[in-house]
Amino acid sequence: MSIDRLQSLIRTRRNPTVAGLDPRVEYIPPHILKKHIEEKGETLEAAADAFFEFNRGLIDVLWDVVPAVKPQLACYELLGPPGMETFKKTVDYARAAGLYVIADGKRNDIGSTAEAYSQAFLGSVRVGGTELTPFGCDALTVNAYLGSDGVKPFIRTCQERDKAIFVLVKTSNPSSGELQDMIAGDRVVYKVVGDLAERLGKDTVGEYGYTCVGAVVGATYPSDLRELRRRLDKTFFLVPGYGAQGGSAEDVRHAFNRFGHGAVINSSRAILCAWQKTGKNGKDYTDAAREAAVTMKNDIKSVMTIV
Ligand SMILES: O=c1ccn([C@@H]2O[C@H](COP(=O)(O)O)[C@@H](O)[C@H]2O)c(=O)[nH]1
Repeated sequence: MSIDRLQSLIRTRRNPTVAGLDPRVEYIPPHILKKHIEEKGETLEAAADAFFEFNRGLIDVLWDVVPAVKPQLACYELLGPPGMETFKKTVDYARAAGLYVIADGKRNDIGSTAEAYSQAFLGSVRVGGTELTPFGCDALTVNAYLGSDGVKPFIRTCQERDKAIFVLVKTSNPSSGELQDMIAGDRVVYKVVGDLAERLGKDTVGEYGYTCVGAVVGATYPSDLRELRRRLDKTFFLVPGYGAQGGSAEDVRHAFNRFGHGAVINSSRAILCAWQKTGKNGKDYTDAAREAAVTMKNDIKSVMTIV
């Protein structure tokens, strides 16, 4: 089962963290950007090639530290078709390095369109007699706001293809409470969505006790994270908001169960942009990223134990 694979990788690496691959032009070390601009001019293609070289360097130094990477689709869509080509190459390169790949796309729509999204990122499409895999990610983030008929197509693909989804439950952004903290009947909206995620996944429990329907819960709301952990014992958490958004190890400690299972903590900019703090010219970006990822691992492990 997909989440079992993620949890096993976390145990092997002794590290419950995921490195976000959210490249932006301003995060790329100058020597990499310059090289690709010289080859292809000031174009989207040059930026996309620079993104891939940047990601490849990161994956080469992170694959034995972190169990997973989380490419943020917005960063690749920003560059149009060459950006999506880089997204695909990044997914393939990371998976070939043994990493679990979570595509952060926050997709959803009415059922038939949700099915197309699930085929695109997690499944396949038949063209004539040939079954083709567009992106082949291990997991995808999903917005459940359309209700269960928009989530079920993803779950079907998860079951058929051994994949997972992470439904947005309580997001890390400052205004997440405007809608997610509203009272709906006798529950807060984010708990309604959390309960929905756990209910929709109930027939897919794996070896570690988690379903294929995970939840995104922000590190920036530690008391909500703690409550949700107690409430949703079969739901695996993807926790963004550590690092650049201010979340700390202390804030995320309650994302885990007593065995140190059940969650993976994301950090993107604090790893990708670590080189900008070394005072050097970016030629050391892989060393800086690896050091930041190891520091994060040690920080999180200082507040929990993985059995
Ligand atoms: O609630 C959410 C859901 C998703 N994200 C995404 O996670 C990373 C966080 O990046 P940092 O640089 O570590 O802040 C980014 O891709 C967000 O889109 C989130 O932050 N909060």
